[in-house]
Amino acid sequence: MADPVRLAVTGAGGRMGREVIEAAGDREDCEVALAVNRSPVDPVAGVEVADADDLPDLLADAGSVDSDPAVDVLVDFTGPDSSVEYVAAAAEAGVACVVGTTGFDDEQEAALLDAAEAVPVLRASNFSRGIAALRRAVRAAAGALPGYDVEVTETHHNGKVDAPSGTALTLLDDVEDARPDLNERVHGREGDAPRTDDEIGVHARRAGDVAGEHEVLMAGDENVLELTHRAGSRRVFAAGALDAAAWLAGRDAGEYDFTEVLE
Ligand SMILES: NC(=O)C1=CN([C@@H]2O[C@H](COP(=O)(O)OP(=O)(O)OC[C@H]3O[C@@H](n4cnc5c(N)ncnc54)[C@H](OP(=O)(O)O)[C@@H]3O)[C@@H](O)[C@H]2O)C=CC1
Ligand SMILES: O=C(O)C1=N[C@H](C(=O)O)C[C@H](O)C1
Repeated sequence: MADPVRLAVTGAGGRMGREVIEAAGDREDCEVALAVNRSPVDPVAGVEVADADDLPDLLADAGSVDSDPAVDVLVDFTGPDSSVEYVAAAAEAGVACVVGTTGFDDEQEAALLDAAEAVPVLRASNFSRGIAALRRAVRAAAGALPGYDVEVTETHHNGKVDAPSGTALTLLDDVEDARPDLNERVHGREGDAPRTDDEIGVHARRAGDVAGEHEVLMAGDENVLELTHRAGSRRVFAAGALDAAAWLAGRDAGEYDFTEVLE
């Protein structure tokens, strides 16, 4: 068995950061060498959590092969601003990055691309294998159903910040690839709002502790197709992110996609 991939987990006190640290503890192909959080938190699954402000210094030390603990891959589930900052620090230290954070604007996306010139960066709006399968199904179905109306609906827990979800945006891109005529995204409807032929409706629901649900509805005359994915818990995302980290370690600088991990 190869040595475990050594991880730096950012947002260690967040919902996903905690899940990643707990999941890593159950695996042999990776281990958490460093965990940081913006606000102070107690150890997570036995792992001490450092101040995120110290990340650049900690990575600068950890990126060196001689140092202890050394870090191979940073795993980030935080927010767009912090994610860009942390990935830049990782790029500076020569540490690969797995990024699950969503909600980036164009400038932030460009900053992540810059980092990928220095180190391998793998991003995914959703690390579940089910969503990877849903994406393939959506592209095939949208291409096979010309003229059908398409609506995308996502449901998440009441703590989610960004809307629509990163996964919904990815699914919208998939629909548009297969149906370039659907190029007008309409977010919810109110008042007099009849559909036009180029619309894709987008709906974001926030309620309770739903881990993540995505539905793509395609409707023609007397004919409706609904493709739905439901995440039962965040464990599925953590497992996918750790698969990605194990796959990414040691690769050349550049941008990578979760679908490559699954091939
Ligand atoms: N790709 C995927 O498969 C998945 C992606 N996600 C994405 O991951 C991200 C995090 O989700 P989740 O764990 O639920 O969120 P939480 O709110 O539970 O946790 C967010 C974490 O990020 C930190 N953070 C947020 N903003 C900043 C900031 N500006 N500076 C420093 N630290 C910050 C928080 O620190 P503090 O404790 O100090 O507030 C906290 O540790 C979201 O973008 C979400 O969409 C979520 C699930 C799956
Ligand atoms: O914030 C979440 O929880 C999730 N975010 C991701 C997204 O924005 O698509 C993935 C997943 O649905 C959970």
